[in-house]
Amino acid sequence: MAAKIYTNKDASLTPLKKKTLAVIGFGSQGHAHALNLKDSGLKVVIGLYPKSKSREVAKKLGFQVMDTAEAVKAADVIFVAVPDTKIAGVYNKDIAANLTKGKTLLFSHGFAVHFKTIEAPKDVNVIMVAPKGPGHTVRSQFVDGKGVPGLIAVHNDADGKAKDIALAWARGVGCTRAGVFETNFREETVTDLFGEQTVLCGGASALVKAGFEVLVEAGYQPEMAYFECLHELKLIVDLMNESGIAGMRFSISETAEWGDVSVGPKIIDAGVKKRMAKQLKEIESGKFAKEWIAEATTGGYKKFNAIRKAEAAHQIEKTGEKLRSTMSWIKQKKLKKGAAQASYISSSK
Ligand SMILES: NC(=O)C1=CN([C@@H]2O[C@H](COP(=O)(O)OP(=O)(O)OC[C@H]3O[C@@H](n4cnc5c(N)ncnc54)[C@H](OP(=O)(O)O)[C@@H]3O)[C@@H](O)[C@H]2O)C=CC1
Ligand SMILES: CC(=O)[C@](C)(O)C(=O)O
Repeated sequence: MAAKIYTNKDASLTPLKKKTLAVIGFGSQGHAHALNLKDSGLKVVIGLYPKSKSREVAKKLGFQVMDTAEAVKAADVIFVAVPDTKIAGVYNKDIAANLTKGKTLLFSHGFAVHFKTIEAPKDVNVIMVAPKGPGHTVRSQFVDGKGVPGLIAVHNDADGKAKDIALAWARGVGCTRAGVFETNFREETVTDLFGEQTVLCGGASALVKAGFEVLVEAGYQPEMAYFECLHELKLIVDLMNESGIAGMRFSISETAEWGDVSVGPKIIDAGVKKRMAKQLKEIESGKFAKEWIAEATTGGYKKFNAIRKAEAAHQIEKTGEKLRSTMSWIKQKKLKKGAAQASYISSSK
């Protein structure tokens, strides 16, 4: 049976109207939810650790900022918008002791609950509102009067109101303007990790870089390779987003369509699908989560930061930066080194 799509007509803000909503963390998702909820007329406070760079950014945007534990104490609904591998530490230090009966704990990804890095008490609601898009897009779509589609899930319904609170939050951040599906923490966690690793971020960036390298190594100009392999990918994916693969094929040339259907399956062949299925098993078994938590805790991000450094030095980045700053097509959003995530959106206004 097709899943029900919840929209604004199914979601009232009433469950949140007289509540205090704490957003712990003010990064990609945190700043977007906080600003959207505030613009929806709801009372939002921000919880951050004392030395956070985001305190000033949040204050400048009109929020009351508290230490994390104080924000949890003051709130009825607590959104844990900190990095997944840090959730357990923040929960044990600042949240658990203040998570009294009747409160609601909210996540926008199921990682910590599904892989049991935290276990919330049975007398609090545990829910998820997961926009299916990056935080900065959750904000920009909301400002444009639109919304990013999202997912809701209820892990624990202590007071019988968990789903109404989730739908109210989904409305407050704009997701029900687009549409919201109900899922569960396992399904959201596994499919989100799979998608971001093998198709979206991981798969797409590997494919783009490979195409760019093949053209540049064959002697073609890097600018040509950038236009062909990265810039135009957005335009093609936009068509798929708007009208499916068939719609994209309707719009491209016959020559491109023949290349698509006759060559594409040789590039992304059965071997790719086999490796995707293997990765899905590693996510489901918890192997990926275990390795990622180790890298982010005992590993001290050493391997991760070395890869980040090499990736930032890739020729495609310099080529792209140059083209984006000269082309009027893509609004150049400067990523300020070391700035808080949320300042990225405020600086790009
Ligand atoms: N990025 C995205 O678009 C998406 C993220 N999610 C989920 O949203 C959640 C948050 O991720 P994301 O927004 O990317 O995170 P970011 O890394 O963008 O931001 C993390 C925020 O948490 C703050 N923080 C770190 N430690 C603490 C602490 N001890 N107490 C309070 N705040 C702290 C950081 O502070 P500081 O600013 O000082 O660094 C920062 O503001 C995760 O569960 C993620 O999986 C879900 C969907 C999409
Ligand atoms: C934007 C999103 O939902 C991702 C890619 O899964 C994430 O940033 O975690």
